[in-house]
Amino acid sequence: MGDAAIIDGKAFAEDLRARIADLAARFEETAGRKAGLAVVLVGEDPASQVYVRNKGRQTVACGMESFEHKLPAETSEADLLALVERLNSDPAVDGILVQLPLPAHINEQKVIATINPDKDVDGFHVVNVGRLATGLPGFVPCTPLGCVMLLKDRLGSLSGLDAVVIGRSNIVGKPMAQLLTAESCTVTIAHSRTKNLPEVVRRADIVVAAVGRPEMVKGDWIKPGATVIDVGINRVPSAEEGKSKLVGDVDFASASEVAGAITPVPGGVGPMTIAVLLRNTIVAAHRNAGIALAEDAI
Ligand SMILES: NC(=O)C1=CN([C@@H]2O[C@H](COP(=O)(O)OP(=O)(O)OC[C@H]3O[C@@H](n4cnc5c(N)ncnc54)[C@H](OP(=O)(O)O)[C@@H]3O)[C@@H](O)[C@H]2O)C=CC1
Ligand SMILES: Nc1nc(=O)c2c([nH]1)NC[C@@H]1CN(c3ccc(C(=O)N[C@@H](CCC(=O)O)C(=O)O)cc3)C=[N+]21
Repeated sequence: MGDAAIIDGKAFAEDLRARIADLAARFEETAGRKAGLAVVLVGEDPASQVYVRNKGRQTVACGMESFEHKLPAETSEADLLALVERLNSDPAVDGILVQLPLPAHINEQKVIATINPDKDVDGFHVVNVGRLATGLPGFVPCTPLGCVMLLKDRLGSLSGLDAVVIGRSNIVGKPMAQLLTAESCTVTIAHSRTKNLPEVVRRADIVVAAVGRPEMVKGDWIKPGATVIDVGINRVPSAEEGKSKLVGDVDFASASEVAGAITPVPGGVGPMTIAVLLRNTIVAAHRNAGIALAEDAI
């Protein structure tokens, strides 16, 4: 068959960015300044450098200001915390993102805890985690929010659907499960200790794979017609000598034979993550400047 609909995250993200650009232009008129996003990168990891460059470019393309801080890998924790404090009190900075993972000598939790929760556009601060868990307004992690946007666009209401989230990390799996619960799905969280994972996944109307294992989820794990969201970004050697390619956590070839709809890698969840980051930033700018923004504006 091979007839699953391909969920075009890249196109959806482009559309979202156009709406963000409108809001950003209106914000600038009202506030007399641009909305601003600060991105902090510690170290020279090439993949992280690509993401940070893409984020900066798209921030500017949406009419917002981008402040990039690239620090050497040997930067001390104290120096990084001092930079975060400086960004917290800088009125031109509405959102702060510290690219993870950080070098091993830096305590990530301590860094995240230092970010002002009202500038925490990643939604990683415990205050925002608590707000999400409690159903209060706050910042929601970009990747899971992007996944829910794609799901609602595809399925309309998610109410009553069986969802299986594979992965329980703080940045993807856990917030994903929270959001799906808030959408009234019946949610199962699977992880490395889950027994009979293929059987568990086969019950799902919605499968979200956030594992970090290339092409682990096979087509015969998927209930026919299910919607499959592949969060995985794995760089693997390609057939061409000396080259590499990106694959997801789902075996796209076999899963797209069975699923009703599926996100590709690349071009699925990844572009949504960056678009939602910009969305969170323009929301932060309005809140920080005391300018009203309708709940459903974006
Ligand atoms: N598209 C995007 O924008 C983004 C993509 N990613 C990608 O998403 C993937 C997941 O990221 P992240 O959540 O940070 O990863 P983590 O490594 O933090 O978490 C992986 C999760 O998968 C579980 N797991 C590992 N092996 C298995 C297995 N064999 N069977 C079932 N569960 C397993 C782990 O279980 P346990 O807890 O038991 O160890 C853990 O909960 C990665 O490929 C990452 O690159 C991440 C962020 C953004
Ligand atoms: N504080 C913090 N916040 C993050 O949101 C964060 C982070 N740290 N650390 C790393 C992960 C990973 N991540 C991605 C963002 C975009 C793509 C993306 O745009 N991917 C493209 C492909 C890009 C390529 O070709 O390499 C796609 O899937 O089409 C992927 C992954 C955000 N992360």
